Parts: sequence; structure tokens; C-alpha cells
Amino acid sequence: HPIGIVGAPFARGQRKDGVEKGPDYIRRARLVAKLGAQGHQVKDYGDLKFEDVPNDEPLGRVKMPKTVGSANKQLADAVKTVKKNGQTCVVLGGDHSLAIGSIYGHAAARPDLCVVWVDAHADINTPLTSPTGNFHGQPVSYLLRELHSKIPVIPGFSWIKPCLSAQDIVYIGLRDLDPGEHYIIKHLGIKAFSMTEVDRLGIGRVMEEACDHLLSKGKRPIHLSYDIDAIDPSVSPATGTPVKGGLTYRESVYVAEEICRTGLLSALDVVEVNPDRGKTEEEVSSTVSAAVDVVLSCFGQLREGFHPSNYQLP
Ligand SMILES: N[C@@H](CCCCC(O)O)C(=O)O
Ligand SMILES: [Mn+2]
Ligand SMILES: [Mn+2]
Ligand SMILES: [Mn+2]
Repeated sequence: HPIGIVGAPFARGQRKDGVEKGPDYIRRARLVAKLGAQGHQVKDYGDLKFEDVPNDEPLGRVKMPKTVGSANKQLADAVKTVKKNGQTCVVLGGDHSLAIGSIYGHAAARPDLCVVWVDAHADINTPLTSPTGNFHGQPVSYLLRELHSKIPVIPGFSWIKPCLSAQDIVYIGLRDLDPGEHYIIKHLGIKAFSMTEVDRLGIGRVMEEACDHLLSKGKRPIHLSYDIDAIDPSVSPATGTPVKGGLTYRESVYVAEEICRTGLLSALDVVEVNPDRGKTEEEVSSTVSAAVDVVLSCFGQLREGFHPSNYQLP
């Protein structure tokens, strides 16, 4: 499939500067050229322009709701366009609040989609369970039908209707959840592979069970929402909410290789790369490089190697 890339330089879902630079750093690592070298047709739609909405008063602890809502509406429209153009959509973040718009816009084109959420965090706090009020810890709660009655009216969010059911999402990499999130996951019976399951089963079985769960009733488009903080901080430290004990580099690539192998990847978010959170240049480049390798592995890069179909041994 051809690929459509959308830059989403957005930081208002949390409070650490720098995550808006994610798209720029990932592009500077030559992602587009590398995807082209893998034989893909790539259209780079450039970066969305996000403006702060004036008079954007907090709602309780929830910060800048209109700005977050407006950015996600803009992203939803962009993702829908990319899907209508028949491309696999790649959203470069930006913080994880962007998944609201990315998944909403994707579902508008492909209502039968399912979600693989790779993250140290569940990002399923409601505005009332959130300990911080940061939207990047809440996106999933706005998307789930089962939580609709638990979401208060939020200025700037009136356009969102839930588009997912609890059985349509699987988590991989969890290791830092708030009580409300753990309660929701248990009570809604959401399939979740925390780092305990990754250790117990191994990433191979985790991916097998995750895909079996989501594809049990047949093939459907996959939305992979990849938070770079799923990967261990020894590999990807330049991020806003690092948590130790994460996916190894190998596991992070294996997840992508297996999603690629389904042939069902329809949209990918790569979020929370924050160059300003790297203590050294090396920490930044290691984080950006991990993000690029996740994308390349989603689109066919394999550790076993590759040769063009027309290769002739000299
Ligand atoms: N659960 C925390 C941390 C969220 C982290 C968001 C993203 O990095 O997954 C919160 O709700 O503020
Ligand atoms: Mn292709
Ligand atoms: Mn996270
Ligand atoms: Mn996240």
C-alpha cells in the first residue's frame, strides 16, 4: 500500500515542552527516504498547523480542553483524507492526546478497525480519574462506547462520538497505571499484556494472542498507536514520561514486524518523542532512531535481511 505521512507537532496534551519537535526530528532522520528505499510510495502531507484556542479556561484539573479538542478535530479530518486516498496513514507526534483524532478520523473511514496500543501507560483516565488533568493520559476514555456515561461535557470535544468497544483494543507494554485505569481495564475486560505478561509469555506469544484476540472474527484494519515510552528508557530516554522496565529494542521491533506480517496495518501513530528530554545528543538520536525503526519495521523492514525480487547474483 502507499503511505501517507502527517506531522502533528502538538504538545498541549501534557506540560513538557519539546514533544512538538517530534515530527521534525523523525523527518531529519530521513524516514521518508528510508521508506522509499524499501519500495514504498510515500506522500508526506507535511505538518498540521495547530493554534492555541483563545480563552481556553481549564475545566477542573483538565487543561486547555478547547485547544486539545480543536487540534484533534483537525487531525481527524487529515487522517480521514489520507484513508480516503487509499494510503496507510502514519501520524508523527506530538503527545498521545493525538490518538483521539487519529483513531476517530481512521474510524470514520474504516469503522471496523481495531487498535493495538503499545505504551507503558494505558492512557484511559477519564477527566474525573486523571491524576494530572493531562489529556495525553486520557485519549482512550473518549473513544470507548462503554465509558461514554463517565465522560463529562468538555468544551471543544462535542464533535467526538465513541468509535470503539472494549474488545476492539489490546494493550502491550503496560507498567505504570493509575487506579482508575486499572479498574476500567479489569471491569471492561480489556485485553492487556503488561510487562509481566511480556516476561511470562515472551513477546512472540503476546503478539500471537493479541492478534488472535483482535482478528478472531475475521480480518479488519489495524490501528497501531505506538507510544515511544513503551520502549525501555535505556533505548528511548527522550520522552516525557519514561518508566523503567520497558520493551527491549528487539521486542519493540518484533511488535512492528508481527503487525506488518498481518498485512492489515491501516494507520500508525508514533508519539511522545521529546528531543528536549534527552540529556545528551546520543539520548535524543537513540530515541529518534528507535522511532524510525518501529516505522520501518511496520512497513516490511526485517532483521533476516531482504533482496529485491529482480536481484541477480553477479
Ligand atoms: N497516567 C498518567 C500518565 C500518562 C502518560 C501519557 C502517555 O505518555 O502515555 C496521567 O494520566 O497523567
Ligand atoms: Mn507499500
Ligand atoms: Mn506512555
Ligand atoms: Mn501514551
